[in-house]
Amino acid sequence: MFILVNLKAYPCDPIEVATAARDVAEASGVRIAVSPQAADISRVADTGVETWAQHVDPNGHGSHTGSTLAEAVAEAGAVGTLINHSEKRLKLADIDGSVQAAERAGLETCVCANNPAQIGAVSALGPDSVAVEPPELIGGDVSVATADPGIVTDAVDAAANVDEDVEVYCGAGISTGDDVVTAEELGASGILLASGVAKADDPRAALEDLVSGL
Ligand SMILES: O=C[C@H](O)COP(=O)(O)O
Repeated sequence: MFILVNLKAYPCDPIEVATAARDVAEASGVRIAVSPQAADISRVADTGVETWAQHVDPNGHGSHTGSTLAEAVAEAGAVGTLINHSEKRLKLADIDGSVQAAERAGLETCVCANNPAQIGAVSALGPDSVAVEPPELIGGDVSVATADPGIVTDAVDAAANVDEDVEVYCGAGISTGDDVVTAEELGASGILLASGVAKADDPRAALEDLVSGL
């Protein structure tokens, strides 16, 4: 299982989380990555943890004020990027453009979607992975794997029907090792989570719990 920790814009210490994630990944052998604010990518990557961007725009270099360049986040140390997160929705053409921009920059891609139908659609764009996240469960206390297991299994089927090479992650409300194991049993090969770590009093303990059943 891959555990991708999105720090969103939470007021946590990205270096504290990154250092803990690096240590827990090394001790457990579980792949863990941290996705900080774009401005923090360089110093998070310097900790040695696998580092992802939260978003990249479809455009390349040029007159695009305020854009987040795939090339720039890669240069800063990111090795992957989220695209179309529920809190950073894009038009379909821009999802396609962002996937292509990320691939040109050598970034691994994970495209987020609300439901299995959207998972099928975005899988056709050729990302490395997709993540299904019901918006109503994001930031809550109930794991998607418990509240709506069918959405995970249907997302796995929807992606496989389009491209069997696309990995399927799930997210929303995941915070414990039991949640991770349940998601794995449903067919997910990774977890996308945020508040369970970024808002935890002890992010290191939260990460240790997440990998405890793997
Ligand atoms: O990117 C992470 C997801 O939106 C899940 O967030 P959450 O773990 O706070 O529910």
